[in-house]
Amino acid sequence: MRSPKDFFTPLALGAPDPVREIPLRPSRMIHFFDPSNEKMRAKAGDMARDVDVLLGNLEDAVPADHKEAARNGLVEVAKSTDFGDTQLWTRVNSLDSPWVLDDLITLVTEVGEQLDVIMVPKVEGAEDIHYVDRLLAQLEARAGLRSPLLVHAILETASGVANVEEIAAASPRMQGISLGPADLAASRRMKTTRVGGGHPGYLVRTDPAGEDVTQGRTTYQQDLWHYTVARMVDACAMHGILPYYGPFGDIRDVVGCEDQFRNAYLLGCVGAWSLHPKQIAIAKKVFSPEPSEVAWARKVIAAMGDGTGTVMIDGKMQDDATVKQCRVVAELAEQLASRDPELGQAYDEATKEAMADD
Ligand SMILES: CC(C)(COP(=O)(O)OP(=O)(O)OC[C@H]1O[C@@H](n2cnc3c(N)ncnc32)[C@H](O)[C@@H]1OP(=O)(O)O)[C@@H](O)C(=O)NCCC(=O)NCCSC(=O)C[C@](C)(O)C(=O)O
Ligand SMILES: [Mg+2]
Repeated sequence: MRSPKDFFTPLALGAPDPVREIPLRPSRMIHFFDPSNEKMRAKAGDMARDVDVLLGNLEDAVPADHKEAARNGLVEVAKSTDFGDTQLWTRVNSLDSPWVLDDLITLVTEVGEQLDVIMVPKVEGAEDIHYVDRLLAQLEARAGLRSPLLVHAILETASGVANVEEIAAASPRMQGISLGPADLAASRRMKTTRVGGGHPGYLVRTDPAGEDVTQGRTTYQQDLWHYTVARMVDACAMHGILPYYGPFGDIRDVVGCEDQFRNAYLLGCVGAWSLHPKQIAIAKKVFSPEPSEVAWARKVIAAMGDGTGTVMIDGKMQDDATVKQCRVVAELAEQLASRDPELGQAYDEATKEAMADD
């Protein structure tokens, strides 16, 4: 383990200085596309205007005989597309695959300046991040990059979940962590056969009302991912990095997707993955606070003055802790408003109305 004292020294001579804080850039949806697909490459510029993060996927879902085309396609997209303030990320192949070394060498060397974050799949523990950390520093030094690439881990092995705190703390490059429910289910030998979301068999049932245990008992479906998401959120918050839900594979079920994303939003996640254009609007809606919530948060902050003591607003007690929660919502709203002026206007109008009601 490196001493915290030299955590901010580059891991290779000539590599850029590590960041001291993870930038809080909007990333409500990480939109996946396959850069080996020519049609997808052609619409990269349009997709970039619609999303906070566009991600060129090189790993699972890209067939083995398209791996090289996907890598080269991403280089082409990165060089030829104007991304504005949309982030460009990639998901490289897993560290035990025959492709990852060329993925990293090619991408950092060819388009290191255009890339913001490298997503690393199937991370088992801090050792995987340490490996990528040093390799990136060497490649950055050789390519003469001015700012360091950030790293995002996917939580998709039982070992990764058991080690999630040390993964979050493994490098100043760590930007965030996403839930990878499909591989994680397989790794844990869960008996599901889907990508994220609930399962009708995972439920609790009310007690029997009488002798007949088969009658009159309501069941409630439970969230299979609650434990993992909550643990991931705590690990990320503890280390100043950002948690994300990950993918929801039932593209048709836009309602279930919205529910699952919202659970993650309420628990502390900042975004989710979109696998299909349909899911972009869902993530945008869910991970942007409602104008009424923003108005309420601003009202509480204004009423709380220096943030200490108590006040009553609409019959509800506000104190030092509620104002902190309101600041989380208000700060997120400011951040999103600077990227999305229409949303900013909706927040300001709702605030004006809420203040005028007093
Ligand atoms: C699901 C699929 C096959 C349905 O693709 P489709 O063509 O059958 O869908 P469609 O509804 O017919 O498509 C309508 C239009 O949308 C386009 N389209 C469709 N998708 C996209 C997209 N992503 N971005 C941009 N455009 C897209 C598509 O090309 C078409 O355009 P057109 O009308 O002009 O012909 C397709 O959406 C897709 O390939 N999505 C990405 C899948 C992917 O990246 N999977 C890997 C991430 S999840 C994962 O890895 C798990 C994890 C974390 O590792 C773990 O839990 O373990
Ligand atoms: Mg996976």
